[in-house]
Order: sequence, then structure tokens, then C-alpha cells
Amino acid sequence: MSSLSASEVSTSGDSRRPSGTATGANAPAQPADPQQPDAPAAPSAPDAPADQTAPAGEEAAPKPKAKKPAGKKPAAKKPAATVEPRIERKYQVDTSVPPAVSVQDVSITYRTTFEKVPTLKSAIVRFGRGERAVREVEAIQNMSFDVPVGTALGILGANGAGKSTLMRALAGVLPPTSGRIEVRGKISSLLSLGVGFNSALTGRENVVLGGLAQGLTREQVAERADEIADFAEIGEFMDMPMRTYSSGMSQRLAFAVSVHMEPDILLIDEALSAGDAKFKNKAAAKMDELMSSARAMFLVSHSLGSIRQLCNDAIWIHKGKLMMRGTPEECGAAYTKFLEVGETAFTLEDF
Ligand SMILES: Nc1ncnc2c1ncn2[C@@H]1O[C@H](COP(=O)(O)OP(=O)(O)OP(=O)(O)O)[C@@H](O)[C@H]1O
Repeated sequence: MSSLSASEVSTSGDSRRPSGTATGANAPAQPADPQQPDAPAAPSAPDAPADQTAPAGEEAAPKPKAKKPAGKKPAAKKPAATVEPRIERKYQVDTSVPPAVSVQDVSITYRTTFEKVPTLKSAIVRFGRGERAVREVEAIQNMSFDVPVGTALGILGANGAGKSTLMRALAGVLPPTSGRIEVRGKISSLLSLGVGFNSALTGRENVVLGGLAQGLTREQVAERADEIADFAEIGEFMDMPMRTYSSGMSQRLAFAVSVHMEPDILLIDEALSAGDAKFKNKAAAKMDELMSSARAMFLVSHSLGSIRQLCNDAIWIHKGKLMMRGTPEECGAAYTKFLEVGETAFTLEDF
């Protein structure tokens, strides 16, 4: 299945622009994305049975050694489960139906005006008046890809690559400057929920707000509030103002709300970065469970392990461009190699 179509789409842009979404400057036409391999929905790598990792011979009966002092018998070592267990995935890619999400030649340009710091000379010439300058950042450049139903898509990329911008566009928080995003289903996103959170309100009050923002009725939200509180495991903080929360507590609550909204499409942007190991495992299991009913999931993470564990498909983006589409393992390997040898430091001129 070929899920990328950037080369087929005209970059001239305006005709594709969704109504009411034009902001900032038009992104200039870009050459086709450098690499766009087809992205077959990769089957997950087979689980590695834990006992394969046990060192050979450790399980065998200990040989009697003449020189060993009698008495204490060394305890037989248990085979260590050193390989991170993969969760059995319940989801299946279905390409017989229209994709859950279709990103069509999308460009997003931020336009920022700022006051140039005057040099001594220019300050004298202008009598102290500052000079206004405009900076445009093409955070996403002519990006196209489809996300079939049943896909858990990992999004990899260095700082400033455009991951959050893409997620904000998918969530509908940030309209594309040009191009089009089609979403088939109800999106639940920590981003949109995060926007709805009010730090002066308690967690419980924010749960109600988040639920309402997702289109649930007050009664429906009230029904789920206890379930959400139980999942977040933040105890009495549930009834404290959210400004008193640690970032991990806020993330736990945001995650709990979003996964309890029965989303068709779940967007998770580094949601678990502040979570502790126990919560991360619980969240991973929940995401996997959700995928049995959801249509698609997007996961942005700097942790290749999380992406490998949870996703069956991946993209790698860099400086706003789609570099690669492939299995989490393929994209992870290419991205890791790039980090080792590539130029990841960024300057304003890069954009
Ligand atoms: N509100 C904004 N105004 C202007 N430029 C922005 C804005 N938000 C992001 N950018 C710029 O857009 C580019 C992409 O940023 P984005 O936050 O999407 O990257 P990212 O891949 O999520 O990075 P990170 O991994 O560091 O979170 C960066 O160059 C950033 O400076």
C-alpha cells in the first residue's frame, strides 16, 4: 500500500487550502520530500520469549565441584527477563476502508513579528526607534501521508522537527497554512485537553471541562469522573487546584481524561515523559487496549522504546519535512543513525 502522495499533489496550494484556515504566509513550493518509501503496515516483530534471554547453561543442575566449600548451596539463578516485553497487539491495519487520517500536502508557517535589537549605530541613526522584523518558520513543509485504520503511528524527530506542530494541526488546534487534513472519527488529544485545563480549578473540575470539550454531556462526564480519578491515581490531589500539581500529576490526569473519552483517534504528544515507570506501563497497556476499539493512534515520543513497543507504523520528520515512513524499527534505526552523524543543531536560517 502506498500511503504517501506528496509527489502527486500540486504544491501551488491555494486551491487545496481549507476554508478559513489561511494564516501567515504561503509556504513556498518545496521539492518533493526526500524519501518517501511506501509504508506497509508493519507486522509487529514477534515477541521475544523471556526465557530465550537466559544465559545458556544457567538452568542446568549445578555440577558438583570438589573445591567448593560444602554447606551453602548457591541458589540457582532465575532466568532474567531482560528483554522488554512487547504487548500483544490487538489491532489490525485495515486498508479496505478509507484512511482514518489523510494529510494532503500540508504546510504550516508560523509568522512572528519582533523588535530587532538595535546596534549602537542603528540606534543613533534611528534615534532609538526599534526596527520591526518578521520571521517566518516553515514548521511543516508540503507533508503528505495517509494513516489507515488500525495504525498506531509513531512520530520521531529531533527538537524543532515539527512534531508538536503536526499534532496540533491534526487536533484541529492549528489550521494548516496550505493543504488539507481529513480526519475520519472523533479525536481525543492531550493537546486539546491541555488547552482546556485551567490551573485555578481542581482536577475534578477540569475533568468535567475536558469531558465537555470532547462533546460529552455533563451527566456522561460525571459518570466517568471517578473512573478517571482511579486511573490517574492522584488521590486527594483530585480535589486540589491543578496549579499545585507536579507536571507528572497533570500529565496523568490529562492522559486519564483523554483515554476515557472513547476516542476514535488518539493523539499523544510526549504524554508520558513525566510519568513514572509504573504509570508508563499502565498507560501503555491502556493505549493498547484502546487500539482494539479506536481507529488510529499517533504517538510523539523521544523514546524509541515506547514507539517500538506501542506502534506498528512510524514517520520520521526533520525540519518540517517528512524524511521517512516505515516500521518503527526502520525509522528508529534511520533516525538514530542520523542523530549520530547528521546535523541536528538548528539556526534561524534553516527555516
Ligand atoms: N508559536 C510559534 N511561533 C513561532 N514559531 C514556532 C511556534 N511554535 C513552534 N515554532 C517553531 O516551529 C518549529 C517546529 O516546532 P515544534 O514545536 O513543532 O517542534 P517539535 O518537533 O515538537 O520539537 P520538540 O521535540 O523540541 O518539542 C521550530 O522551529 C519552532 O521554533
